[in-house]
Order: sequence, then structure tokens, then C-alpha cells
Amino acid sequence: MQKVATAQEMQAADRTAIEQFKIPGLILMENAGRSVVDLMFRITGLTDKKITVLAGKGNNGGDGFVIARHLHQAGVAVHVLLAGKVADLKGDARTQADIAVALGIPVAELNERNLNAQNHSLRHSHILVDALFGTGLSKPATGLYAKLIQKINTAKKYVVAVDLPSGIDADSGQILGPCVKAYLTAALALFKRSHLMHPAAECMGEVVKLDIGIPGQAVEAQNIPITLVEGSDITALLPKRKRNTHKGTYGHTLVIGGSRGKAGAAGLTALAALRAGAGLVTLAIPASCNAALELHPLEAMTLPLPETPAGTIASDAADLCLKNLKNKSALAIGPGLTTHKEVQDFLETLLPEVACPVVIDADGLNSLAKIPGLLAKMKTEVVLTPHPKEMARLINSTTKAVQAHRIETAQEFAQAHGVTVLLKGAPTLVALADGRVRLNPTGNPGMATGGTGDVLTGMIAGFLAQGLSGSDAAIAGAYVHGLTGDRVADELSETSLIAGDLLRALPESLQQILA
Ligand SMILES: NC(=O)C1=CN([C@@H]2O[C@H](COP(=O)(O)OP(=O)(O)OC[C@H]3O[C@@H](n4cnc5c(N)ncnc54)[C@H](O)[C@@H]3O)[C@@H](O)[C@H]2O)[C@@H](O)CC1
Ligand SMILES: [K+]
Repeated sequence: MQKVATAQEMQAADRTAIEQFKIPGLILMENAGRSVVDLMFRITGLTDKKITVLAGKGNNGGDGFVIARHLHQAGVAVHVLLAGKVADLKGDARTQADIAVALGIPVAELNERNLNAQNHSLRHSHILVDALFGTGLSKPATGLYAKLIQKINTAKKYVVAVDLPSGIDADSGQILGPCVKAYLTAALALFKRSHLMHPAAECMGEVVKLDIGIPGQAVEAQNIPITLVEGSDITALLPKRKRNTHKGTYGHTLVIGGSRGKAGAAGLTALAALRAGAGLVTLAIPASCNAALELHPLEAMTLPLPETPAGTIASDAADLCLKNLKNKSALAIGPGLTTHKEVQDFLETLLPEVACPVVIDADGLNSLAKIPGLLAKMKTEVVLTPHPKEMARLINSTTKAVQAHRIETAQEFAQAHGVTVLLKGAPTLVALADGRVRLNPTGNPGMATGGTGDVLTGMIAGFLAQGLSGSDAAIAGAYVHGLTGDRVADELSETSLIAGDLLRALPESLQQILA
């Protein structure tokens, strides 16, 4: 797993490297600039290219001067447009600017009046290096900076952003105002949150993380709680089958869901639990859904439940479910339930008595939002899988507010309630009860189609049944679900992807991860 830092955590790691490990900041800046030039050589070739470096007045600009020097030394035609005066620069950035000037690299000091004189040189550049702002941007760019950002974007050149495209808040994934649109972003030392969070991520182009020589100990010392999940993490989590085992070894999942017109949701969940490896699955649905679901999926057993005239689970179904839960390893509850009053009464009786790990989705979440205190009464390991609107209902907020603070919202809820929260979106993230958060790198917009959430719930339940912890099951579920969606989108298309495709493609994803 790779650490994902805030601007403050990154600065603290820099400081630890400089103060505790005695690595001068100038060396880090040198490494940063040099590694960006190496990356540019690898990706663009740079032969016969004319390059303009746009430098700001902070350390991001300092990186820009190092980049200009190494390009100059490699014989590339490069010049620097500085948003201000060399005399205004301080510290390491000033040192790097002085070296560049002494070497005879052309440096133009810009102000709002002489800016347009650079139109010609921008037009004749092949590559623009954006070193205006990195993690230091604190408010929207205005005046000279805003104009420079606009010029970079309207020049329609290949733009390489140093650390972050200028205009992005490093932490929230938000675009603060005028913002550079890059083709390539060199993330220095660590990913910052906004490299991965939308909408900021849409301004990055390809993101490549570069080592700048900050020691691992300096990073470890910050106890950064956010990490990006990688395929190898999932390989380590998933159970491998031993020869001398039987279906009981892999757990028995109960899926409770469905209602008249929404029986399919529960069926998808049951099949996903089986595909994820659960040994046995029982599907508890309103009795009138039984005839259909007994035939498909054939692989699941069914438990017909008392129902209301509306075809939803009746409140007196709780006893039957609790009896059935006695030998179960995991419970998935929610898909297709509706929020009928009797369904809420059913959940109010059932959930506090459940002893196996449980994943709650869809109308299960909506009922939790309507019954204050119910979550607190649950005694078992709980995974919640809200989309932003369901998350908003759970905390009595708005989807917009949730989306503006996705990490913090899920993190606070998970910690406050001692549960795992999988918040769907771009990217899907899993917040653990101890405050750590995992960002999931897989998935695509093609998965925004009915039933994919039911499949995810089933996968998580299937992993729970095989003994994974709630957080591991959610992390693995999100990753494998997204990976499967990516493979289906590649083979068919994002547009026509449907939930059933995920079930069909899931075995190959697991094969890939377990290989
Ligand atoms: N030792 C370090 O700290 C290292 C830092 N590095 C680079 O330094 C960057 C961070 O440097 P800084 O903290 O100097 O910040 P930046 O260079 O990102 O920002 C420059 C300065 O602009 C000012 N500013 C913020 N918002 C503004 C606005 N809207 N309009 C005008 N001015 C504004 C701030 O005072 C800030 O100091 C990183 O992103 C990375 O590129 C690298 O050189 C590696 C080493
Ligand atoms: K930048």
C-alpha cells in the first residue's frame, strides 16, 4: 500500500528529512527537479523540443529552476518565465534561481504588464513545465497567476505539472479556481490526496510518483492514515483453498433482501457471494419471490419469509431469520428491501441480535438512517456500503457536502460508530474503525448501473463468510469489484456494462489476483 499525504503531512516528512536525518532541502529539491527531467526524457524523448518552464515564487518554482538547469545541460532549448522577480525568491528556490541565471539560462521576470510579450515564446514551445504552485497553494490564483494559468491552458501544449497542476488544493480533491490542465503530473515523494480524488484528478493527466530521496523513516514518522490499495495487497488478503476442505470450510452466507419487483437485487447478491467463494448461500426473501428465486440462482438455497400485502418482508419475519442465522458465517442485508414500515420494524428486531459479521447496503442503510440508535445496538462486526446519497442520509447532511469531504466524512462515521464504511464513488474508499482509510484504485463510470452495488454487497459477504475481517472484506470487495468492472469495460464497453457481466467476469479477476 502506498501512503497518500496531505500537504501538511508532506511538509512534515520533508522537515523530518531535513532536520532529523540531516538531508539539506537543496538536495531534495535537486532530486525533485532531476527526477522530473528523467521522467520527461523517458516519456517525451525531448529531442529538438523547445521548453518553457513557468516558475512560481515558492519551492515548486525552485523545482522548476532545477528542471531548467538539467534540460539546459542536456542541450535542450529552455527558458524560464518567473511569476515575479528573482530578488523576491527566498531560501532554496533563490539559490536554484541564482544558479540558473549564472549559467546563462534565459529567465524572464513577469508582471501583469509585460506578460503578453511572452505569447510568441509560448506559441513556439513544445512542452510547458508548470512549476507555479505545488502543495503551497492556499487560495484561488488571481491576477498574474490566473493569467499565466489561462495562458498555459490556451497554448494547447504538452504540459508537465511539477507535483500538482497549479490551481488545485492538495488535500480536498477540489479545484480552487483557475487551474492548469496537465498531460503528465510528477507527484513528488508521495501521492497527495488530490492526485487521486475527483474532480482534481481530472486535471492531472497521467500521474507518476517520483522518489526524491526522502527516507522511509521520515515518512513513517508521520503516521499517515490514508493509503492507496494495490493488487498485491489483495492477493495477500484473499483466502487460498487447501485440498482437504469442504463447503463448510468456506462459510455459509445468509442474504436478506428483495421485495415485489426487486427480487433480482437479492439474487445478484447471493450469486456474488457464491462467486466470491462462500461455500453455501441461503437467500431469505418475501415468500412470493420464492418461486422465481428458487429456480435462479439454482446454486443458492432459499428461505421464504412472511410478507406484507405490498410484497415486502413482514415485521414477524425476524424470528425465522434469527433461527436461520444460528449456523451462518456472514449476513448481507439490504438489497431490494424497501423502507416499508414493517421492514424497519423487522430490522429493528433483527439487527441487535445478529452475531455473525454483517454487511448492510441500500435500503438497509436507509432504514438505519430512519431508526436512530439502531446501529449502536448492533453487537457484531458491521460493514456499511453507502453511495454518497445514502451516506448523506446517515449523517443527516447533503450529497454535496459528503462529496466535498469524502475522506473525512467516512473516516469520522467509521470511528464514531466503530464500523467499516465503504463509501462508493471516484474513488471508492474504505474507512476503518481505527481511523485509517484505504483508497481503491479500480472501477469506472460504466459501473454506474443498476445492480452493481448488489454484486459488491454479495462479494463482501462472501469474503466475510470465508473469515476475512470486515475491513479486509470491504477493501478486497471494492478492489476486485472495480477490477472486474474495468476488465468488462475493456472487453465490451463502459456504456453497455451490466451487473450480470460482473458476475460472469468475476472468476477471471480472482484468478488474476490469486495467480
Ligand atoms: N523541502 C521541501 O519542502 C521540498 C518541496 N518541494 C516542492 O515545494 C512545493 C511546496 O513549496 P511551497 O510550500 O514553497 O509552496 P508552493 O511553491 O506550492 O507555493 C508557492 C507560494 O505561493 C504562495 N501562495 C499560495 N497561494 C497563493 C495564491 N493564490 N496566489 C499567490 N501566491 C500564493 C504561498 O505563500 C506559497 O509559499 C512542493 O509542491 C514541491 O514541488 C520539492 O522541492 C522537494 C523539497
Ligand atoms: K505545479
